[in-house]
Amino acid sequence: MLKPPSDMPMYGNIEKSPLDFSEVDTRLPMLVYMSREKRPGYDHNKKAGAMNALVRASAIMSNGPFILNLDCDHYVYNSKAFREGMCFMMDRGGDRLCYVQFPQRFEGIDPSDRYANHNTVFFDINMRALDGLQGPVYVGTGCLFRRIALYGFDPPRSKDHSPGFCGCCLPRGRKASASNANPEETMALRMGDFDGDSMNLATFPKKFGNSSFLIDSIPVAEFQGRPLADHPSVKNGRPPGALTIPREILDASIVAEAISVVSCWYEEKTEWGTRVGWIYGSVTEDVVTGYRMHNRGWKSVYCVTQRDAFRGTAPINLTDRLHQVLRWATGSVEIFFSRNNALFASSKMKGTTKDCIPQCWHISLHIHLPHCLLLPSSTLPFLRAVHCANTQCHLPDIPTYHHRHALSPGHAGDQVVWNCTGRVVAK
Ligand SMILES: O=c1ccn([C@@H]2O[C@H](COP(=O)(O)OP(=O)(O)O[C@H]3O[C@H](CO)[C@@H](O)[C@H](O)[C@H]3O)[C@@H](O)[C@H]2O)c(=O)[nH]1
Ligand SMILES: [Mn+2]
Repeated sequence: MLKPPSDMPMYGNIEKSPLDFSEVDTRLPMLVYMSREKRPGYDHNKKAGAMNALVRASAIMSNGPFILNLDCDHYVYNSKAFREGMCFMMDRGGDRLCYVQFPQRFEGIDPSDRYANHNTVFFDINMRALDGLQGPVYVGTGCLFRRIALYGFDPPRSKDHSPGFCGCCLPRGRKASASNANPEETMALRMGDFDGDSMNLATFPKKFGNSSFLIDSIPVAEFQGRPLADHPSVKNGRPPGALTIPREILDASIVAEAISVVSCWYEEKTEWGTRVGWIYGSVTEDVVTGYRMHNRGWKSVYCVTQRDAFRGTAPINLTDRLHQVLRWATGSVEIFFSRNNALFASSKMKGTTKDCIPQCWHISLHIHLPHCLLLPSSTLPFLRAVHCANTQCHLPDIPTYHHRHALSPGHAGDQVVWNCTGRVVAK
């Protein structure tokens, strides 16, 4: 852990540097490298488990109301993209946004994109279309989250917002049963509504675990993530100047608490991975995690910046690419046959989204299944042609194009989380 910066600005010293930094605040953001505890007998839940440990540790150490999630094989290509994402979050009504998803863009792919690594149909058609409905799906990286949405709360004013479909299209009985279908699931913690009885703090240790630091940080993150109350139309706003109060400096007891929330037993008998944080048990945990938020009524935004916000690497040899798409196709099938199928969505999910998400899965299966069929027979030229036709890429003129083995499936690596308050937490 780098030494945490003080709250006061620290201006550069002219004598020590040839450049004049006398009016520049030279503090570095706090950087923490975190490695969660893993033990035999405790499922670490792969990426979803890593993300949940990061969310808890960062709640204790900096509690940024917004969190940027980047995979280890991606990097920031446009620092101004953060501001664009935050504009959506801070806009009027932005407090009902759970995340801002940026497109995934890749480097090092051959010009003909023979393995369809750019996923053009998905990132430039499907995701843009979903943006016009309830918002894009979460695709695992390049995503700016509202911390409170990750905690499984309903969006603010959820009672004021009626479902997106016309009530008369549903038989009365069905509508009533949709909203009461699973009281445990739909009766989320209505932090933003502040209607007193719905925020039952007594249930928090069962949901979030026994860390009182963590539980106390939850209302703070909710408050700090609200839009500025600078206009009468801003409901539930944060008064100007509310964020300028000095922060507590990290001491040994806070660091000890952060270590305890990343221990392998912390999640036992809590709702981490089931209703709180990244959801466990799916090979495409990202899609399920985003879907659960949409199902509570949160909206998301697709933010396509002129200069790519982030860039990453993709598997550029056929075997690795096939393993990747096999995983995605497995995830799609798995979701289809689970309670996370949008056909069973709650009444808070927009009707049009309910209709479209299964369509997207259909498209995804259409694209990915041919890849999967190819897996055992990737050398057959005929199947390769089918594969390329399905993924809309050109067949290369020279089949022996040199493949670089940049990545292998499930390559080791870590998640990086930026807590968007100037402090950085990483694993
Ligand atoms: O046991 C694991 C496996 C993976 N990861 C992380 O997961 C991320 C994605 O893994 P990668 O091997 O790069 O998979 P991709 O197929 O490239 O990932 C895409 O698909 C995944 C869902 O299948 C999403 O989670 C990713 O964000 C998305 O970029 C990486 O940053 C890894 O650090 C872990 O932390 N632990
Ligand atoms: Mn990757």
